[in-house]
Amino acid sequence: MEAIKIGTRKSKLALWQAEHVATQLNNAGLNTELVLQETKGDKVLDVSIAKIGSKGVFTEELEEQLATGVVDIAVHSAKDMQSRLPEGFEIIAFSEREKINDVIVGDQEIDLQNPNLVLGTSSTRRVALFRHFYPHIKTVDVRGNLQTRIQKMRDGLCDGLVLAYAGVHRMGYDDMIGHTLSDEEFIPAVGQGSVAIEAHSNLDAEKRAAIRQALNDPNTEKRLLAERAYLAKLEGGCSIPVFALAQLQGNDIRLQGGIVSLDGGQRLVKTITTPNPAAAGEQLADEILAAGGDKILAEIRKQL
Ligand SMILES: NCc1[nH]cc(CCC(=O)O)c1CC(=O)O
Repeated sequence: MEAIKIGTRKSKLALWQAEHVATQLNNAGLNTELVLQETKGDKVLDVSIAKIGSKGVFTEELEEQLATGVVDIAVHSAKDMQSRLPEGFEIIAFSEREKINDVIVGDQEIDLQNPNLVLGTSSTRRVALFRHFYPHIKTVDVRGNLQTRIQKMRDGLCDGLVLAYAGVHRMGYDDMIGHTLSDEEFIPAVGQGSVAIEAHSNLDAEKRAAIRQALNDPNTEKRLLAERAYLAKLEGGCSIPVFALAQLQGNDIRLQGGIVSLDGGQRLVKTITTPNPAAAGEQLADEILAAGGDKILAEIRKQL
């Protein structure tokens, strides 16, 4: 088979993920070639993602290359992918998921009870959860890649950075993890810790099957389908503070998730257990909306 052309953003994290995918394909006997592409989300660094408009800021340019056949697959952090893809696009594989937690990275150990603690994050979910659970902690907006953020922290902007363990680990900064946030309080963003492989329906069927065989982790896929079904029904992009985490229990999926208001005042969480991923996500969404999530969502859309 001819080489699989892999489309990726140019950031260090994106390149790590694309190379990780290439290695897995190579191990399965497939040849690969990386094709680097800049996206709107990479260029606009001075505006928070919530304000650029979350729809596909990191995916649009890559999707154009998929549609025109310049690349066969595009590699993304699953978390960055919209819950509903544009017509003709689909996720054909999810890589085995990493530890899902949010962590705090810094030059010293982080004590969440410290009344003067200032943490850097640009995620509305993380800000709202800190307001809810640790209202004494101040958060400041920080953007850019991990290296840039660490520099801003060292320049005095904040005492620590709140980040996904997965990204910190992939970039080799495990030594700087000063605290791991509990996944009961900080239920992660949908898809956190997994890499998604996107393709266009025009991809050759034989190639598609070989790629899926080499890359897809069926357990991760079940979990992410459940989480993404929840997100799709709430129509949240990455800028809306909803969260969900699915775990497998035998044949069942245990999906826990909810929503938090931007000021942290209200946090709703429900748990659904059922064997069907899509049903789990839809049922969770229905219950969250019925419990007052609809009002929280409407309020958030007004404020963003
Ligand atoms: N929002 C950006 C983003 N998208 C994926 C990751 C980390 C890797 C992952 O969760 O798979 C990050 C950084 C972060 O949230 O700290």
